[in-house]
Amino acid sequence: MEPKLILGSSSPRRQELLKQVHIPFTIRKPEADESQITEQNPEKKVAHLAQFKSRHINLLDSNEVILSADTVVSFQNKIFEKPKSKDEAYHMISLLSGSIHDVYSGFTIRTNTEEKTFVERTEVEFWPLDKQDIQWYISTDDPYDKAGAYGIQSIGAMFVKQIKGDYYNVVGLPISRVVKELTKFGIKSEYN
Ligand SMILES: Cc1cn([C@H]2C[C@H](O)[C@@H](COP(=O)(O)OP(=O)(O)OP(=O)(O)O)O2)c(=O)[nH]c1=O
Repeated sequence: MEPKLILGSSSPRRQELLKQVHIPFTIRKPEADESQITEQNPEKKVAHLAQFKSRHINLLDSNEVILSADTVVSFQNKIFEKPKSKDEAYHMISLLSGSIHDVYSGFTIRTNTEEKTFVERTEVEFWPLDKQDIQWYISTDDPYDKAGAYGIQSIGAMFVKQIKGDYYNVVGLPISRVVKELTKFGIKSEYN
């Protein structure tokens, strides 16, 4: 039986990135209480969360390959996940203003015989930002479903001075590395 990719994620960005490289998949969302993972090290946190999401998705067939992921922003030993309020979004963006922070994405690939987890880091530098710019930004919908309260691929692009590392890792999935690793599980782009 041909291996079949199951994306264990409700993130529209992760779905878009797989479509971008023409890898066919179906979606199966994890039912998991992520607050159970209290890890404070960002690298370990995204690895544990990607693993945790993966293990909360049922494998229904022996040819299924599950891909799950997690993304956090890390700045001065603090981890920023999705902001729960306007105040929290304001706070996150003002801390990131004028500085360099890290974005970590972890992803897990799991079958019924194997499980592997990978972590990728990208450095992002923000321009110094005006209070008014931050205030206007948090009044849009952009920050609230994104780690660190910004979207590099959307309005948040205007904050970004430069990045070092994989852009797609910031958007939620280091897609070229994901493709490389999926190939080892027999999952390929439709064009291969
Ligand atoms: C920093 C940053 C994050 N993000 C997103 C990627 C992730 O979707 C999100 C972090 O939340 P996650 O918990 O990693 O993912 P999710 O809840 O959206 O989806 P699921 O758990 O079902 O896979 O932040 C951007 O889209 N752009 C950015 O610039």
